[in-house]
Amino acid sequence: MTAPAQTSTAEEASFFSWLTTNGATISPALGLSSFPGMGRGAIALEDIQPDTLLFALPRPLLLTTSTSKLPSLLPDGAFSTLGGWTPLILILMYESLHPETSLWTPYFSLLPKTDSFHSLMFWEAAELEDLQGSMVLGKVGKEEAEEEFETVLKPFVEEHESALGPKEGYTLERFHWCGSLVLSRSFHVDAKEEEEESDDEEEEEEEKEDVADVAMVPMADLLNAKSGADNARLFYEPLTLNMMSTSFIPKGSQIFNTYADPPNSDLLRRYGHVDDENEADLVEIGLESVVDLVGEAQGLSEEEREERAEFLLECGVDDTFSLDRTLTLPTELLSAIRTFLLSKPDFVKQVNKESPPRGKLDSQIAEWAVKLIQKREAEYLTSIEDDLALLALPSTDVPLRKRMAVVVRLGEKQILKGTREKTIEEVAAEAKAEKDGKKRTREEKGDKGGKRSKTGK
Ligand SMILES: C[S@@+](CC[C@H](N)C(=O)[O-])C[C@H]1O[C@@H](n2cnc3c(N)ncnc32)[C@H](O)[C@@H]1O
Repeated sequence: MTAPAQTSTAEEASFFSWLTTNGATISPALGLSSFPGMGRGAIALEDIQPDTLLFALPRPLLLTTSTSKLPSLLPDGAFSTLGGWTPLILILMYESLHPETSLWTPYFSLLPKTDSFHSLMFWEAAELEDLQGSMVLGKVGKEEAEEEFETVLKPFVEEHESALGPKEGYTLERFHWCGSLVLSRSFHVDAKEEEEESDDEEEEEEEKEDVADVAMVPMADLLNAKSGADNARLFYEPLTLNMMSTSFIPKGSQIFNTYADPPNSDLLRRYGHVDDENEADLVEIGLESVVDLVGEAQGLSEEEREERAEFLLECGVDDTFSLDRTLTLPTELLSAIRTFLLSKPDFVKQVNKESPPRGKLDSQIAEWAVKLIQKREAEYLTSIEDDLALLALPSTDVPLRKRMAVVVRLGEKQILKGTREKTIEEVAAEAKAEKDGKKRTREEKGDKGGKRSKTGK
């Protein structure tokens, strides 16, 4: 491979030259380009066959808590007192504040600035109101991030100013910028694994993830993502990370690395964009809603409701249930509803079995599921029709963030409505089948029931 000439700006050219000087190889068939509404991305300059190496990055080019020299500049043990994502965020803050000495300066020069982020962390309260009803509003984490900044990062920087440089540079704005870069561009790079686990990890994995395994991967994080359009994938080799094409990519097409398929609410929260057609879309119902609606209607005291919810959580049931585009009620939700319908003695029996009741749909459970869905639907401020009308307007008439919020809440409401209607249909069909079955059984037995006895024939 030769040094490519497929860059269009001076910064991109110096970034590519930095990569190759540091041992990376880049296919001449790959270029960078600007894509409307997506920022920068990678483009095929020639037809690319499947299984082609697009670029290979030596591991020392990755920016991680072990490749940055910052931990070694701090007193022994100091860096390891930091927890969660903060160590990597601090590394990014430090490296970006030391452009003269940082190895990654050409990388930082290509990263988007705060004003181009649309992830939920950067939305104003009035903009967030457009997402009313979506449970994503409880996951933005802005207050927690700001508390971490005030109570952990600021004192740490003050204590170690001699190693970190002037504390004035470590602003809340830079903290949010670096935190959002990690959220939207980092990769899970576990040296022990061959397979890619990427920045689109499930929320719960995100919480559990060891920050030592998280890396900023220059070049790989320039690829955009699109549901259903994946044509490249990152492979982990002992010495390099290799981006390979996974299908034929015609000249002029964008190269996408779609790591997993988050629902639109999570795409918006982490990456600041949505997919108009997202097969992985979903809507959540919290266990809290089951507790409040079913528990209360069953006349359970607050302690009893708490006890049943605790029991479910201890059995490994999640505190939220996801409804997806299959429009099928999750069995865990059915099981949770049943738990709150159990009589007190039956609940005790269930506790002794140490497992929740079976999540089987019957007419009683369905009735409660429909009520729960209706309760969730009522939490949105607009109707499906309102949202469809907004999306039908020319895109110039609706601000981008509002439009994305509408796509999120519309997708969620459509799943709720579809699941509600499908549940009602299924239960009606089952009741009819049961009735017909009984009728057939009676007919098979030669019993024509009341009618015959009525006519006396
Ligand atoms: C891994 S980076 C990709 C490179 C990025 N476009 C850039 O200019 O540096 C992920 C970010 O790219 C943008 N992006 C990726 N895929 C997109 C899409 N399908 N639609 C809109 N924006 C997208 C979002 O801003 C997202 O946070």
